[in-house]
Amino acid sequence: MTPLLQLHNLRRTFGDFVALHDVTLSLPPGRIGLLGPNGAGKSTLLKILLGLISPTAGMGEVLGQQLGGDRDAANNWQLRRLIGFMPEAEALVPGLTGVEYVALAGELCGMSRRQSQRRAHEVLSYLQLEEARYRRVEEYSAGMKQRVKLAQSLIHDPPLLLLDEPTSGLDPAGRDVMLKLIRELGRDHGKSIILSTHLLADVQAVCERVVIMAGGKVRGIGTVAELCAVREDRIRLRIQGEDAKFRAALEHAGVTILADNGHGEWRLTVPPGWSNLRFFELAEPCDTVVRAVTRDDETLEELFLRTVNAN
Ligand SMILES: Nc1ncnc2c1ncn2[C@@H]1O[C@H](COP(=O)(O)OP(=O)(O)OP(=O)(O)O)[C@@H](O)[C@H]1O
Repeated sequence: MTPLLQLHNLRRTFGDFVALHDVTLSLPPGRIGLLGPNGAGKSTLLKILLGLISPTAGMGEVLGQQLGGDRDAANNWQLRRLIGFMPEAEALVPGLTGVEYVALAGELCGMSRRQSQRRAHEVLSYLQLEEARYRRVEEYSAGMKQRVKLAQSLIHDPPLLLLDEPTSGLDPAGRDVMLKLIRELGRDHGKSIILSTHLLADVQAVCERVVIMAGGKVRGIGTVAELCAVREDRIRLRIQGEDAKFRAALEHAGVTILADNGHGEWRLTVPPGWSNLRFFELAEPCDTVVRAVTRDDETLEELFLRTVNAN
């Protein structure tokens, strides 16, 4: 299978400022979250993937197509045929109806007028804008504006979508609709998706993999589940009965109690080589009953903060 993305020591500077520090990564097709705080380098990376700016050094490919060179070079036109881009900025053309706006995007990609018109009706219906397609885009609600921007990115049926903060400015209901549409585009229509955002919940709702960036560097990469489960020393314990003696026994055995909700639920860190049977052995003489022992996976949010604050 052709990898979705392969980057090798990709660097981008603006004057003396290094916006991307020798980024090396390889990703298979799928739904990928590109997560990072403001200034992490996400937009710079997206612009390089779209062939709008070139890397200062290093090499890369998107779906087998080489990155780099002048923005009008043949490889960069080819890249933009493979990619649908939904920018964060409003980027609408006032005065055009939804269908005119989306069809225009098709013509700009080199589709014939007839073909782009037909396809514009198709994608607008798919994105629940059938009723609104003859209304002018400036009259659309925030949710409709985001969906018409998504529609224009789909007009040429590209295998890869780059979505820059697609839920920006949406209320909770609008956000849910957008995230569901994106998830379906990936799962049911085989699109690969790179979702650039600072919202962890959006990544968790849509993506299979996540790349965490901060300060122009990749700080973490893996499946959402893998990255959230790296802390195998973290345990959640549910207990009943006497707890002071049990707490002392655990601490004596090298366990650290991180949180206690006051209702018999504790979050712990255990020492290396720990066996969960020890909980039961230590509980018995303390008149404590251990009701449940589960692994306490890190949330994406905890992982993100730990990764971004490292170094
Ligand atoms: N054209 C430019 N000239 C100078 N500096 C730039 C330019 N483009 C980006 N930068 C700098 O590069 C760094 C990374 O910016 P980038 O826009 O890629 O970050 P980001 O992760 O997309 O952040 P945000 O979520 O705020 O959009 C920032 O410090 C930014 O100021």
